[in-house]
Amino acid sequence: MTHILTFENVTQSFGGIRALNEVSFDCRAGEITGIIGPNGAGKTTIFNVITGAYRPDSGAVRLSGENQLGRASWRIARTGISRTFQNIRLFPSLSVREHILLAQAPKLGLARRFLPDGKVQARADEMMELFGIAQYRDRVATSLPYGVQRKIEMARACAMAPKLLLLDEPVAGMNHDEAEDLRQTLLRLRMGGLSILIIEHDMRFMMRLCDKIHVMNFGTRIASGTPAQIQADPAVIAAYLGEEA
Ligand SMILES: Nc1ncnc2c1ncn2[C@@H]1O[C@H](COP(=O)(O)OP(=O)(O)OP(=O)(O)O)[C@@H](O)[C@H]1O
Repeated sequence: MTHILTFENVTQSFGGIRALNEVSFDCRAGEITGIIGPNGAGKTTIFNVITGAYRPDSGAVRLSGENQLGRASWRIARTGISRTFQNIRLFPSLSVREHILLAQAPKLGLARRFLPDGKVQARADEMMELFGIAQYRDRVATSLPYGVQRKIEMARACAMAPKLLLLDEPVAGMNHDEAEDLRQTLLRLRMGGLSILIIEHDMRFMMRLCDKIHVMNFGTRIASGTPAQIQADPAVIAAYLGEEA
């Protein structure tokens, strides 16, 4: 199976802190890959390196084999990576539908030539249906409940038709039913061929969603495997119990 993303020996320092210490892992195309680990382990830093927000000290980040390091964030986004953030980032006065239409704006130059406006609208409708937010389409996004706002962010990220979707703690603030709905939606996206890389603290959710999980602790990858392998790994158990492996 081909790798959509390869993260190779990446080191990222902030002054004296090594947020990532020669971290390597990969994501297979068409799979859901998870990243877990205690607070401060380096998970969000990985997303910031992938999206070009941080420039690491060393290493490489390949998307479909091509090194993205040193490229501007907007260029990396155009190669097919979109993300959501830990803290919700929505515009205060835009409706749900406007958020999702706006997400497609970078492609509209091309769209005018061979993607009719109807297609842009149709994609927005499709994403709102998929994430179960169509009934809120004309409401101001920031006026809606927290769980709905999270879904708007994900629908917006998917509207860009990415090759790889990065989700940073999407379940935070969701109740059990909302989380289960989201899990089903992500599995549907996977069936449609989308590759997903997800950071999440909710272990039950991750164990029932991911094909493969990488475990971080203190800036180092300490384990990788299927959910069953990870759950049985002594180094992972020790990291979560706060003991020495
Ligand atoms: N821009 C930055 N400047 C300084 N230090 C940073 C910066 N970004 C991250 N760090 C540090 O790098 C380390 C890893 O942070 P990171 O946010 O990647 O952890 P995390 O695993 O995502 O944690 P959490 O689960 O709490 O979100 C932490 O010590 C953090 O303080």
